[in-house]
Amino acid sequence: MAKVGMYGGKFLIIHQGHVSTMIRASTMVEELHIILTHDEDYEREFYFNGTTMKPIPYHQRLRWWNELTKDLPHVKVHAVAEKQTGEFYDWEKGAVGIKAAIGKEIDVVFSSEHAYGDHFEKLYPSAKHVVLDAERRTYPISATQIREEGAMKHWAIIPHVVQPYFVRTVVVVGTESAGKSTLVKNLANLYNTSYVEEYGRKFYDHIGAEIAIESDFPKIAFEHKYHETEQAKRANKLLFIDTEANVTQYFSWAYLGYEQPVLDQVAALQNYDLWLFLEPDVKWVDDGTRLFGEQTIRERNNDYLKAILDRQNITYHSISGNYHERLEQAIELVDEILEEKLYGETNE
Ligand SMILES: NC(=O)c1ccc[n+]([C@@H]2O[C@H](COP(=O)([O-])OP(=O)(O)OC[C@H]3O[C@@H](n4cnc5c(N)ncnc54)[C@H](O)[C@@H]3O)[C@@H](O)[C@H]2O)c1
Repeated sequence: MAKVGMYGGKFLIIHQGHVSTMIRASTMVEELHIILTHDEDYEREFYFNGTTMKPIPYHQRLRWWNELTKDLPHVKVHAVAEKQTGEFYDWEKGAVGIKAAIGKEIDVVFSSEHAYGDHFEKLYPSAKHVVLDAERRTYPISATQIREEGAMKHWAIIPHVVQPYFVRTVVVVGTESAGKSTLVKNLANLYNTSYVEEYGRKFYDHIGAEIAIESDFPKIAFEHKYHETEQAKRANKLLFIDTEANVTQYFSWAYLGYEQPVLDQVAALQNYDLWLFLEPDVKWVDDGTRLFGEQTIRERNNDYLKAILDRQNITYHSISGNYHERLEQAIELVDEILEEKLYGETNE
């Protein structure tokens, strides 16, 4: 078996074609070095310009390769900076950094392009060029196509560790008994994906307490974030989320009579793709835990929550009417997100 193999690329974005080549190559050498070459200015101009996708930082790509190879200890991942000066890639310059990163003789260079043979013969004269799946039979896709057409259209060939980065998040907010949890579950089932329940409710059910104390609210906000991360891993393009840190802030005010700066700090880290604000114009349902059933109080609370969102410069879509009308309004907005019309592809 050959000793040292190299498999290089920009991996903008990593797709299953790259993963299958990496796995095949990893069975053919004693150690495989994945080289991620990067020049973010060049990539912005020549790879992302004119696409709906935002540039992907190289440390994010490196992290994906780390996750994808975590059970393959003989596969090493390196990032190699390659400052480009013109439109065309300088192979010679690139090879200097690659050889330095690997630090030993390279026996095999893997790619899926016969066309790279001439470069590799010149730059790595003692190495063999092994071309894997040149016809791209396993995954007939290119990263260029994904950048141009968007990740949503090619979801099935986006590796599972990469998918959460592209998941579109839809958060549903509102005061008590505005229909949040029903809408969130309906939307998740309708779009065949995962959702995050309001954690505050579970928190109080779990401890069996009715009295709220100050420290409950940061705990609720933190735990809610954990569930968002976990459910994003299971999401099919979309993740529906019931409440977030501003609603927790509102509940702190409603139950304790004051807000907590830590909840604003959590809220400042949030970056949802779509905010649906449910107006309190459906019947108030007393589920045994709710306190604010009188309509004037519901409206006062509603104004307070909106003021919190305005203060945070959040653009939300107001959803009102009966349950059918609410669902249809939500679907229309979610479809725009899926079609990447509303905000385009936005990432962290
Ligand atoms: N200078 C060097 O010596 C050297 C050597 C190797 C790689 N590189 C870097 O890699 C780049 C060349 O690779 P690229 O631009 O094609 O990178 P890329 O990130 O688009 O692709 C990386 C590799 O995956 C293969 N691939 C793409 N789609 C595939 C699919 N559907 N199925 C199977 N395999 C697939 C590509 O052919 C390539 O071999 C260079 O621009 C450079 O950044 C440099």
